Amino acid sequence: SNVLEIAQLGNPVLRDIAQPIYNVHDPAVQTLIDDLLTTMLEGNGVGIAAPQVGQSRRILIVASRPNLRYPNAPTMAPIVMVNPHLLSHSEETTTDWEGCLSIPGMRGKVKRYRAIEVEYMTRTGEMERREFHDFIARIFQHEFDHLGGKVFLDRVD
Ligand SMILES: O=C(O)C[C@@H](Cc1ccccc1)[C@H](O)SCc1ccccc1
Ligand SMILES: [Zn+2]
Repeated sequence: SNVLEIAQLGNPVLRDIAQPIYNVHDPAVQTLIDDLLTTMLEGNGVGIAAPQVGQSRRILIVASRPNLRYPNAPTMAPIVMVNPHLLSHSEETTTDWEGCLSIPGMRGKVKRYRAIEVEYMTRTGEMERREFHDFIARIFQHEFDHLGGKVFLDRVD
């Protein structure tokens, strides 16, 4: 799989509403998922969304691991989410720093829901419904924003 070029802020693709995937088994979709994983890992990200590689489609990856800013972050196997939905969220929010592969060199404090419930299709076509909290919930909300043409700077107070 390939390391793809990451669209930088100013690229209109980052402002589009991403389109749903209608056939997750399409070889082009499977290749895109492999390339997203490779590109995220090469960029030392904890997540990535398809619009960031110029593909305005509803695919995101969440891949928390401990890092300088979040030393207590859980280490998890990357979760590939196709056509994700946010089903519910806590009232409670937390505010913390975020960065973005599309906005290198910038960090900002963003308020996110503390806990969320999401539903998505896996890369093998099964539907999953899961709850996340804290840093993993933050990463999902950051990536889910990318599918709606938003970046974290839009949410810095
Ligand atoms: O650009 C992206 O979408 C990936 C971001 C994801 C992120 C979400 C929430 C909070 C921080 C980052 C990249 O991982 S930016 C690189 C990074 C990695 C760990 C912590 C902070 C920034
Ligand atoms: Zn981002």
